[in-house]
Amino acid sequence: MQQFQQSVYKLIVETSTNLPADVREAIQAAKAQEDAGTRSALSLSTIANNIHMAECNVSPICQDTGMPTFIIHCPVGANQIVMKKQILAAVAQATKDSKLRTNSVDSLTGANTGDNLGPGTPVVHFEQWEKDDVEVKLILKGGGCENKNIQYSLPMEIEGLGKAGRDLDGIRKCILHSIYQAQGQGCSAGFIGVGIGGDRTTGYELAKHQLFRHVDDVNPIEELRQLEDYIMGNANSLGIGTMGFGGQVTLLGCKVGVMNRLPASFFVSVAYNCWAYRRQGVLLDSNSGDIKEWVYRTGETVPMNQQAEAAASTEKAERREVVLQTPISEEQIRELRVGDVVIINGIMHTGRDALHKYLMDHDAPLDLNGAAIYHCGPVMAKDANGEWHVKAAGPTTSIREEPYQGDIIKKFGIRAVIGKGGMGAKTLAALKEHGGVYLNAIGGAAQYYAECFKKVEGVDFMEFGIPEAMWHLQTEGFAAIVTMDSHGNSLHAEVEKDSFAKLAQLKETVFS
Ligand SMILES: O=C(O)C[C@H](O)C(=O)O
Ligand code: SF4
Repeated sequence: MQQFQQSVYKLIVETSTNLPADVREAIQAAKAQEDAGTRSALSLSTIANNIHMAECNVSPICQDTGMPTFIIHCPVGANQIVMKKQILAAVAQATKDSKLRTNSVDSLTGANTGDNLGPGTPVVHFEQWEKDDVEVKLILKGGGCENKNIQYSLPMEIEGLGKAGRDLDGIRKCILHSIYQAQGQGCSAGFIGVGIGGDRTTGYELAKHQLFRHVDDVNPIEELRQLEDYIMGNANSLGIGTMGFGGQVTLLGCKVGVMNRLPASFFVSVAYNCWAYRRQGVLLDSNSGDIKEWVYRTGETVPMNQQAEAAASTEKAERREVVLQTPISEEQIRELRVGDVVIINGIMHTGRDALHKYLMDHDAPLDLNGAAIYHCGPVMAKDANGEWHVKAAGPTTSIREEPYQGDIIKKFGIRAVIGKGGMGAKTLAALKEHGGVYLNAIGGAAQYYAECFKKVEGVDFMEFGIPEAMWHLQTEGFAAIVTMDSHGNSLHAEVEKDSFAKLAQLKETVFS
C-alpha cells in the first residue's frame, strides 16, 4: 500500500475543495426554486460562485474544515495500525498546505495543536469487509452545523407541535423541529441525517452515517422512504431559507436510518449539515493503495459558474447598496435599514470566541472606534517572505458572542459587527443605543470573502491559535446584508417568529 498516504491526502484535498456532484445538483435545484432577486436567491448565487472558486483555487470551500471523520472498510489482514499512522500524516500535511484549517483545540487550555492532530482528532473508524479493496470515506462537518445537531428523547412535548410519542408521527415532529431550531445558524439550506433508536452515542453515530448516503438515493425501508418524502415536501414551508433570510428552500436533503433501542429509551438524533456538505470517498487497490474510483461523482461534472454569473447580474439591479469605508460614523450607521446590502472597504478586524471573552476585561490592542469586527476564523498561510495571506475566510456563527457583544460594542465604539446567523436581544439593544449594525455575510463562502482581503496588516493574539487570533485585514468590496439595524429591527427575530407559526401548522397527525 505504498500509495495509501498519498491517496488519503488526495481524498482530503478533494473533500475540502470540490463539492461533489450530487450536492451541487441539490444547490442548483434550490437556486431554481428561489424567486429571483430575493436575499436567499442572491445568497445562493454567492454560494454557487464560491463552490466554483474553491474548485479553481483548490482551496477550502468553507474555512471551517470541520472534524475530519474517516470511515474505512478494509479486507481481513490489512494493517490498520499502519493505515491510521498514514491517515494522521496525511491530515497533518493537508493542514500544512492550507487545505484544512488548524482545528484541533485543547479543551482545557485552549491551545491549538496546529496540525489537526490530538486526542480525539481526527476521528478514524475501521471496519472489515469481505471485498478485496479498501474504501476510505471522509466527511468534513463544520462546528457551526455540528452545534445545531439535536437529540430528542420520546415521548416528549415539542414546542409548537405538541406531544410527540414513540411512533412514526412523533419522529416526524422531532425532525421538523430540528430544522426549525437550526434556523440559519448552521448555514441553511442544509442536509439532515436522522438516527432513530440506539443509545445516545450510537443514535448520533447513526445520524451522522446517514450523511454518507447519496443525495438522490431511495430509502429501502418503506416507512422511512415515506417519512423522508414527507420531510422533503414540508420542511420548506417553514420559510427559513438560505442563511435564515427567509425563502422557499430550507432543506436540501433528509436521510433517515433506524436501529434497535433499549425498552426504556427512544432517541431521535439529528445531524445537521450545512450546504457545504463535504463528504467524499475513494476505493483503493489494496496492494498499491492507488485510487481506483471515487465513491461520489466528483464536482466538475456539474459546473457552478454560469449559474452564479447569470443570477448575480439580474439581482444587482434590485437591491439598495451602500458603500462604507472604515472607520464608520454613527450617522452612516443610522441610515442603514434591514435589507440593505453594505459593501465594506478599509480595515476589518477578525475576532471570535477567545477575543470576545478577552475584551470583556482587557483593553483592545488598537483603537476600535468606528471599527468593523468580523466573526471569522480564517485559514491563513505564510509565504517564504514571512507574509501572511488569507486562504479562506467566511463568517462564523455570531450567536456564540451574544453574552459579550453588546458590552464590547459600547466599550470600544464598534459600529459594524459582521458574522452569520444573527444575534439576540441584548446585542440588538446595544446596536440601537450605541448606533451599530449587524451584517450577515454568507456562511461558508470562504473563497468569495478571502478575495476581498487584499493585505494582512497585522495580527494580535496569535497565542489564541490561527482561527481565534485577531487579524487586521485590508479589505475591498466585502458585501454583506444588514439583518439587524440601529432602529431595533431584526430579520432573524422576524424569521424565527414566522417559521414558528408555520411549524405549528404541521402539528396535525400525518402517520397514524
Ligand atoms: O468555525 C468557523 O469558522 C465556522 C463554524 O463552522 C460556524 O458555522 O460557526
Ligand atoms: S461556516 Fe457554515 S458552511 Fe462553514 S462549516 Fe460552519 S456551518 Fe458549515
